[in-house]
Amino acid sequence: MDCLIYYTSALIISFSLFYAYAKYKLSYWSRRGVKSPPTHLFFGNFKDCITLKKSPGEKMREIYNSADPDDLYIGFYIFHKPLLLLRDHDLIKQVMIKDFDVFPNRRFGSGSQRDPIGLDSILSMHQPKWKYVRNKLTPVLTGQKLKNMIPLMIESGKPMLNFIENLPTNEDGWSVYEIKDISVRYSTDILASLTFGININSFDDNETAFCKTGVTIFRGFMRGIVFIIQFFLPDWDFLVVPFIKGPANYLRNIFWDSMNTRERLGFKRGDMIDFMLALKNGEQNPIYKFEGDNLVAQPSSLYIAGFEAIGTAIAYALYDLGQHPEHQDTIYNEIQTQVSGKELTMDLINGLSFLNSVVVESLRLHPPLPVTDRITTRDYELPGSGLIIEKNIPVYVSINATNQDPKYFSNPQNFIPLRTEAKNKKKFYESLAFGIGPRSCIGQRCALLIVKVAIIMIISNYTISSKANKKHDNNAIHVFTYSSDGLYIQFKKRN
Ligand code: HEM
Repeated sequence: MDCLIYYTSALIISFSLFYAYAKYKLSYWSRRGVKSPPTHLFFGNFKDCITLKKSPGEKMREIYNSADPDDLYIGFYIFHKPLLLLRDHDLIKQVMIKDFDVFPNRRFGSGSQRDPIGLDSILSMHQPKWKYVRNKLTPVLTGQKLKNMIPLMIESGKPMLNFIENLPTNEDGWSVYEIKDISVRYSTDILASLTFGININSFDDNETAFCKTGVTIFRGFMRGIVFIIQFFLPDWDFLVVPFIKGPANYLRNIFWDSMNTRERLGFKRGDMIDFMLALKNGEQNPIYKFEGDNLVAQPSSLYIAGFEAIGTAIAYALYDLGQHPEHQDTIYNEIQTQVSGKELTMDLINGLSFLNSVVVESLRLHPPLPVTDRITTRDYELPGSGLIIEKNIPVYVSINATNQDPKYFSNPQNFIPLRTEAKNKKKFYESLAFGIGPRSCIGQRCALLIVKVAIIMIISNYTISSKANKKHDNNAIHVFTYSSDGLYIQFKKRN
């Protein structure tokens, strides 16, 4: 009996202490006069993500939309950790551009060095290491290097067209396929060549080891959990190391094969392997040495950051065009008058202004990476609000919610390539899908080219139309934007 009383009392005291602790922790924002949505005592605002009912991108959108229209920010919690979501263009610019020195780091991976390939890459590095590495890597994705990649994009587009050509057709000449499956194979081939210097054809054999490794990085239950931890619970990233090891070993082997062959035979291919070889053999700075796994981490991170995002962007842009035959016709005519019969160059591609508007508008509606974040390096007063963001409090931007906010866009859910929003606003939202400021996407220009080349190649050869869903994927463990119904497209060869 005594024992029962003892245990019951202990339980009641423990629960009361936990309750008081949780309540106090979850009042962090209200104590500072910041609104936050109703919270769960244990999960905070992330219960639906932890229980895999909603993707983090959707949850963030929901939190954004739960605020009053003119709120500049809203607080929220992951478990008991307080985080701030910005809801205002000027504040986003302030944090990500003007006060970048206070917010140079991303929360993703938390700058961890537990697994250099998976976690200690440019994506997660902190200052000052990040700036050094970013400056070293930027030239590989800009200028002449980018121009030289166009033939590679076209070469990788040929098996894609061939694949579509060989799909079974109905009596009216239409074939149907899930477009993201196609676009990810295309982006995998290009990025494998660019980052690891290997030629693969994911269309010939869907099970090529490289394609499969890419897929295992992003798809499946465990992978979803790994990404959610890396993005939203980085302090727990020790849990994910065992799951990163397989793909990391594979990428490590591919990388060193390429590097050793290149070094032995002494040829150049104009890709990242040439670049990493030069960095390896060049003068080393103690801030970050290009040696061992540090070398492998960089092409791996560009590949990981790039192929799923590009595949998603192409798939949605084609899906949007499939729903809007009038815009498809305009693009087709633009391509016919400005590009047809000519060798594709960067200038020609950049001259296709309607194509650009279509890609920008599609990225506004379906940004492949729906959120990004920064953490403060010191206490910081958010201008105009008096709110102090304490050191290490993460600040998030919901890219999808911001770019569909009716405060900024008329008919925000509609696909309107020629939007008439004010010029300065336009510039902001045009790039938000890639993040903004010094830490925005390093691959933006390269990605836009790859996406445009794919659209040019497909629309020049096929009339497309979007098709209602065939499958339903209830799996909400995607960090990247995804369609639970798949993105099915019908293709018909143009005469
Ligand atoms: C349509 C395709 C793509 C989209 C929408 C996209 C989007 C993004 C976004 C939103 C960020 C975070 C930016 C921020 O925090 O401000 C980012 C970062 C990054 N992206 Fe991309 N990305 C794309 C393609 C690529 C490609 C092709 C590469 C590489 C070849 C790449 C490499 C990176 C890297 C390395 C970072 C981290 C940059 C840093 O921390 O300095 N991305 N991307």
